[in-house]
Amino acid sequence: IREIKFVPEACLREKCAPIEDINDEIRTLADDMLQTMYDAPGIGLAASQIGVMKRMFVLDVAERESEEDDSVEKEPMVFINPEITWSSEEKNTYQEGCLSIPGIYEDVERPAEVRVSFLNIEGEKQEIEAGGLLATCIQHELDHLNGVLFIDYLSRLKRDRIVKKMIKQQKQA
Ligand SMILES: O=C(O)C[C@@H](Cc1ccccc1)[C@H](O)SCc1ccccc1
Ligand SMILES: [Zn+2]
Repeated sequence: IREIKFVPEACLREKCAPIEDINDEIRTLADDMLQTMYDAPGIGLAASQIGVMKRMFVLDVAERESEEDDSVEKEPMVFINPEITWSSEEKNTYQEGCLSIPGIYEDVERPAEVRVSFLNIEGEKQEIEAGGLLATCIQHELDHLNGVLFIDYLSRLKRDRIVKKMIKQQKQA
């Protein structure tokens, strides 16, 4: 399990670098990220959230009854060097949260459907079309790889209040 970085840590605002070679280090990183995500718990996690500035995120939006019995399939997905190649005009609004901005939940509007191309952990080129929560999560995680956070879609007043609150929380920690 890796340590999740919180706002206002600088790494959350940096752009991540493409992954050149999918080696054992990357495979271990993907496993660590999935473990960290499930432990949080969350449905997505980007490498920059644990301070690793590489273009990779993991997600698992599968609905599971309970954490105990893993009978209901976990559907972990690893996205390496992801790119959105198309997004719908139609929008979706979802109350988003972020593991790096604990306790804050705000409505964010995003394209309802996206087509994303990426490499999977085996290094194979993939292209999938997503809607619903999967589309929201992919866009939320890809933003992380570009140093963009969901609070950037809120008013400046709201964003500044949230950042001030996070700084206060960090001081108390
Ligand atoms: O910080 C992250 O990237 C994990 C995010 C991913 C996410 C946020 C909003 C909408 C979709 C995905 C979440 O904190 S994971 C926690 C969570 C769980 C279920 C629904 C929404 C958020
Ligand atoms: Zn996030």
